[in-house]
Amino acid sequence: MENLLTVEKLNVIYGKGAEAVHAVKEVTFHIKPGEIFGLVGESGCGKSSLGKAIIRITDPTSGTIDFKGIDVASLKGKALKTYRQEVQMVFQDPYGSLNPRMKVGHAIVDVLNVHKIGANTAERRERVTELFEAVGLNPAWAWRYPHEFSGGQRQRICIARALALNPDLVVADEPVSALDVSVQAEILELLQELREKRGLAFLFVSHDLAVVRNVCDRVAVMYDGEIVEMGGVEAVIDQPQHEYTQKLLSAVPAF
Ligand SMILES: Nc1ncnc2c1ncn2[C@@H]1O[C@H](COP(=O)(O)OP(=O)(O)OP(=O)(O)O)[C@@H](O)[C@H]1O
Repeated sequence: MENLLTVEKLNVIYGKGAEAVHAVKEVTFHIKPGEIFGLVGESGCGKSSLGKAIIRITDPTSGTIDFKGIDVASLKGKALKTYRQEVQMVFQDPYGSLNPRMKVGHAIVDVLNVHKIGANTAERRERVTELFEAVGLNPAWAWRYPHEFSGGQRQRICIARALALNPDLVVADEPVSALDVSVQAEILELLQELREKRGLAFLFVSHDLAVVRNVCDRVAVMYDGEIVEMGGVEAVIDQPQHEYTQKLLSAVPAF
């Protein structure tokens, strides 16, 4: 099967000269269609910078990002807009990701409006209903405000919004770390269900090895901007080869 995303020798450097921060160093990996690919490492190791470069919120300094044969680094204008439909992001904080003054369904209708999806308001509202059902929420709740939902429900809403444009890849940056453990499990199940039903692939960014072991197919371990180890989750987590992975694992009581 061809890769959905291929990242080669990617570098992200913020600033210049003595002040420069080399956040991502020569990173190479790929994601297959429908794969849940984990990216783990401590705070500050460059995980978010890599995720943001892939969705082009941050510009890579050098290296290549190939998405379905498209050279992502060089995209501009309309082509960049189209790419941003196919690759979406879900963030850690479902509270901060929703406008408190906007009914949640309207937030999704807005996305559909911007991308000119659906012929009219009725069709867009119908799409909101479908998306709510897809993430396990009662569609009647779509016309409520964010404060009326729990943390887990808000994260489901953010996932529904990310699905609105039918992406092939979702970059999920610590999507469950702000949630209670029991709610985390429900959201992880939802991500797996979306992968099975829609063939959606995820770059799943997390500092939590237990969560990664649970949900990912393969994982890359990042340390100081570099990928130091990569492979199937069982192999990497059960038999870590790199000293840093061993150190990360020894800090988790469950392993
Ligand atoms: N916009 C920026 N300008 C300058 N430096 C930045 C910027 N964003 C991140 N950095 C730096 O780049 C390095 C990597 O940060 P990044 O946020 O990618 O790591 P992370 O592993 O995602 O950490 P966290 O989990 O805390 O978000 C850090 O040293 C950080 O301070």
